Amino acid sequence: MTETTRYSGGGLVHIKNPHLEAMDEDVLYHLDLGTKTHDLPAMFGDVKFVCVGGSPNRMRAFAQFMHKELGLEGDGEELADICAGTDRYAMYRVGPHGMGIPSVSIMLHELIKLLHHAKCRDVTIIRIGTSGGLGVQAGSVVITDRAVDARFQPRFEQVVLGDVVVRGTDLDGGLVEELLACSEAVPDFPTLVGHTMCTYDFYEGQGRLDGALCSFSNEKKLQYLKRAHDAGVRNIEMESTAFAALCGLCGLRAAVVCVTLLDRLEGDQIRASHEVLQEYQQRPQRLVAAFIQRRLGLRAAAGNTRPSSD
Ligand SMILES: O=P(O)(O)O[C@H]1O[C@H](CO)[C@@H](O)[C@H]1O
Ligand SMILES: O=c1cc[nH]c(=O)[nH]1
Repeated sequence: MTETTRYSGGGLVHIKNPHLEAMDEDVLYHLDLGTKTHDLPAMFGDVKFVCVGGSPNRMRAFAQFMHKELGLEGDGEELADICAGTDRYAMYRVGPHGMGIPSVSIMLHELIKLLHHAKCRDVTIIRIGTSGGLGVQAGSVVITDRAVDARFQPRFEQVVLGDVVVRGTDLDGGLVEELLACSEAVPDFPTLVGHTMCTYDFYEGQGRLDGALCSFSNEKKLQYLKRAHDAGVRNIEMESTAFAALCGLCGLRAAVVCVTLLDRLEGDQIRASHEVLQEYQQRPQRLVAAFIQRRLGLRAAAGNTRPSSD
C-alpha cells in the first residue's frame, strides 16, 4: 500500500513516530541541535518558509539575498550558521541538504522534527536546486508538478526492516500555481511546470554515457530519455521523490524548483562557463524570493534584483 500526503489540522507539522513521545530528549545529531540544549520554539517557532538546496555556499548566498530582498536590517554579511557545530549541514534559516536521497532524507528527518519541537505552523518548504533538462532550453526553471522515480512512477521506495515501503510523492498543486504566477516577476528566463525524475545516481542512473561505468549504448540512452520526455518529465535530479514523500506525509506544503543546466537530449557533460552556471543557479532563488515577498505582501509583480554568486 502506498502512503500518501495528508495535511494535518491547525497547520502543525505532523510527526508519525509514536516512539518520539517517550523520549525525554531529542538530539538532532546532524544539525547539532537538541530539545534540552536549545530552546527550539524560541529559535524557530516563527518560521513560515524553509528553503533547502544542494550546496552550503549557494544557500548562504541565498540567505543573504533574501535578507536584502526582505529589507531586513544590516547587509546580511553577518548571518551566522546555526549548525556551526557540525560540518554535515549548514543553516541560515535556509539550508543545504547535500546530494542525493540519503543526504536529503537525513536532513529532512531532523528538520521536520525541529519544526515539530519548535511548534511551527503553516510552514512552506521549497527545494531550490539544479537539474538536467529534458527537451527544454538550458537555464529554464522547472516547477515540479509531480516527482517521479526512474520508472516514471510517482513513488518513493525505501527498504525498511528488509521490506520495500512505498510512499506517494504528491506535491502541493496550489503552490505550483502560485510559483508559476510569480514567474511574471522574473521574466528574463523561461519558467515551466513539468514532472521531475529523481534518480539514485548522476551517471548511469540518469542515462549518462560519461561515467566510470556504462552498460548501455547511445541509442538505448536516447530511447530512455525520450520515453521519460513522453511521460511528461522535463528535468532530472536526485532528491525530489524523497523530499515530496517525507514533507507531504508530515503535513508540510512542499515545492521543488530547479534550474536546468543543460538539455540531456543534447549531451551529458555540463560545459557552460562558471559565470553562466552561477547565474543559472540564481534563477530558482529569484523566483522563490518573488514568491516569499508576494506571500508576505511585500511585492506586487515587479522584478527583483539578483543574489550575489557563491
Ligand atoms: O543542485 P542540487 O540541489 O545539489 O541538485 C542536483 O545537483 C546534484 C548533482 O550534481 C544533485 O544533488 C541533484 O539533485
Ligand atoms: O544533469 C544533471 C544536472 C544537475 N543535477 C542532476 O542531477 N543532473
